[in-house]
Amino acid sequence: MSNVTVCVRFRPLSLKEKKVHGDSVCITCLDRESFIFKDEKEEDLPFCFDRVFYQDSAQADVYEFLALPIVQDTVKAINGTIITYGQTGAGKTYSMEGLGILDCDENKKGLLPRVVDGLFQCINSSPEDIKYAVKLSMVEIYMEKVRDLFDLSKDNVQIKENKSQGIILSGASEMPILNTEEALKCLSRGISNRAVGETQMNVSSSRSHCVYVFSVQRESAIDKRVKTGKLILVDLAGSEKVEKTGAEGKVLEEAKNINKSLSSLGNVINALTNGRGNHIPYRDSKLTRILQDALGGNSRTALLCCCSPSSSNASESLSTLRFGTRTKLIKTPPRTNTNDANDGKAFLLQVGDHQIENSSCEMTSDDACEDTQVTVRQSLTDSRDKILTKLRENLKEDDVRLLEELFIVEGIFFNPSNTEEFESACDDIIWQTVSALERTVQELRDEVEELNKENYKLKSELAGASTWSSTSVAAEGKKNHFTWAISIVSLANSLIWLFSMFLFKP
Ligand SMILES: Nc1ncnc2c1ncn2[C@@H]1O[C@H](COP(=O)(O)OP(=O)(O)OP(=O)(O)O)[C@@H](O)[C@H]1O
Repeated sequence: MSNVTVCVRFRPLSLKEKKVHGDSVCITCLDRESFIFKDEKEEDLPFCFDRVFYQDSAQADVYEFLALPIVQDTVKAINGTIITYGQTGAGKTYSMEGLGILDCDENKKGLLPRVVDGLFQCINSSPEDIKYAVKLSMVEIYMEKVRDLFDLSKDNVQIKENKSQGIILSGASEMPILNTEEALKCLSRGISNRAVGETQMNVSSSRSHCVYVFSVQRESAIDKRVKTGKLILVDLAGSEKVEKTGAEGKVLEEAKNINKSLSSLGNVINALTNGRGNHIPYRDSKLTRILQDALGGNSRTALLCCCSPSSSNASESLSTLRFGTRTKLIKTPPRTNTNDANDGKAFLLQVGDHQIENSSCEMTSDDACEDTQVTVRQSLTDSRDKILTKLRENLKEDDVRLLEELFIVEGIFFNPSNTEEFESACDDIIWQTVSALERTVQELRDEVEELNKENYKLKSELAGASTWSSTSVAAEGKKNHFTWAISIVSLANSLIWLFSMFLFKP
């Protein structure tokens, strides 16, 4: 099953569409998941998604189906991402913001104010021994630069990767928010700053991608464990074709930039779904880098493909629907985040447990990363050389060279002269491996925790039991299960330690 929920929303026909093309629409509804789309050549194409919201759909329905489950998970420290995609004027901002953030008619409220409400409702209904802290960041990606919408002087925010938190907007303002009202005021401020920036730069909002990041930190009063769930909402720039808009000069440059980042998004989705397990080009654009966690795992993601129902926009709508269909094929399970406070080095040490400290490993995390990159680079080069040698036995040198170029284009080989690409590939491999190991350990830890609780319960039952002998047989069984699980965790920790020693040996 895909971990990306893909929905389509058709807005009502606009006055302009009605005036020029009458009531002609390109969709025939079949049910709430499927419809027939008539393309420009009048061909009927069937489409099926997780949910289709037709012209008369309510904002509340979109929120409840698409966003609410993600909001509930964010509070449990599972990352979530909600993206609106579509051509300019297709209804992305209407779906995301509604008709305004403050003082909006209840029925017209978009995803953002509902998400804020949902977050605080979940938090307020959580057990009292869990304390929460919510923060909000807002940035805009315009012409491959990330601008802080709470501090316009920060106009080139860097995107970094932290081993425990994943992708982060380094140095971007984080506004602490205590309740729904504060959150809405902050959102409204960020949105009006977007307008100020637009006037300063003579830009229209549909030319930039807007990213909202809610970070929800929860701390248990019992075991003091801290977990953080990150909820990212992205209102993408319009995806229309450059030729159709007749853009020139600066507008053309902007359109090319938008197309570049949206096509990078398409490339990432293609790489994730082509089943070859090759290098995923997250670093090709700021947008794909920010969405790396959302698309490559560690997030529950929902995509809302916004379309015009008008036959006059059939070509743009079809390309939006195809994008949605492709995205549906992504399969990467999300996971719960833990030990938020650890930085990269702490994480590496923790993976290997105390054994790494005992082995007097004094590398900094940067040294470790560099060493790991060298090891991975060497192993990639070795396999590449082996394949090329094998090909040379049977083919002419020219054919081998052509194949090598093809392999580089297809992402099967990495171009050794392109250091950035090579390093990015190494980073991806390391990150994926470490994430997989971390996931396994976490699952085992959870299992041990469960068994611990059961064991404790059984012990109490035993203490109070009058028929001691029959209960003790059951308890003995559980105890064996518990001991067995502890052994597996130790084994997994040892394997991770061995793996770390292999990768990070000085
Ligand atoms: N589901 C809907 N119901 C009623 N009106 C809608 C709906 N969707 C969009 N609209 C209206 O259509 C117009 C265009 O919508 P919107 O601004 O959301 O498009 P957009 O995709 O965000 O465009 P851009 O890429 O330029 O930001 C707006 O006037 C909006 O109010």
